[in-house]
Amino acid sequence: MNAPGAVNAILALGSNLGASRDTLSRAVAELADLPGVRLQAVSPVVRTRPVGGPEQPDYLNLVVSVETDLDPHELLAHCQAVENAHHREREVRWGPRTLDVDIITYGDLVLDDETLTIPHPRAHTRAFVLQPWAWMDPGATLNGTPVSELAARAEDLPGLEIFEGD
Ligand SMILES: Nc1ncnc2c1ncn2[C@@H]1O[C@H](COP(=O)(O)OP(=O)(O)OP(=O)(O)O)[C@@H](O)[C@H]1O
Ligand SMILES: Nc1nc2c(c(=O)[nH]1)N=C(CO)CN2
Repeated sequence: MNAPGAVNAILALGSNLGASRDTLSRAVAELADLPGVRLQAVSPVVRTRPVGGPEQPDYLNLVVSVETDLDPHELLAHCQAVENAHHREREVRWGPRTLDVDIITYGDLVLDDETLTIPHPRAHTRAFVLQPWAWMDPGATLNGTPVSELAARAEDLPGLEIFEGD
């Protein structure tokens, strides 16, 4: 049960530059510390092949479930502040990054404006989001379809593996 007025959101984190495993751990802790955000669950960490963009290193990805009192734009601003604290630079579309934090869902909200599209418009095709999410919450659905089904269909599923450490 959510607190009154609170919403459950799914956030996806990725990193393929620097000390990615450590970056992800610290970013999860920073998200959990945000005012108006309560961490509910964290998925396994997966190592994934880069999807799109230039040739670049493999990613580590995970998803978290949070309960939040923030509105979606406040949540985005806080996620971007966490990215920036990890020296995120925006140079190349889908290029390598120290940290990416995307909002995948925000309750049942459907939103599309200049800065925010929810559900995330590419999440339903991305095993690097869907598979850790399905492992974290086997009953999860996205746009009415089980996340586990979407993950099984995603083109980037081959090559995804649970990250146990280097
Ligand atoms: N659901 C969302 N989560 C995060 N950012 C979003 C979302 N919808 C729209 N955006 C916008 O997308 C912009 C670019 O985000 P970002 O640089 O993280 O994209 P990307 O991670 O390279 O690509 P992708 O959007 O395919 O994951 C952000 O500045 C933000 O305003
Ligand atoms: N494997 C993987 N590929 C990506 C990722 C990511 O987090 N993992 N993020 C992207 C832009 O959000 C583009 N491509």
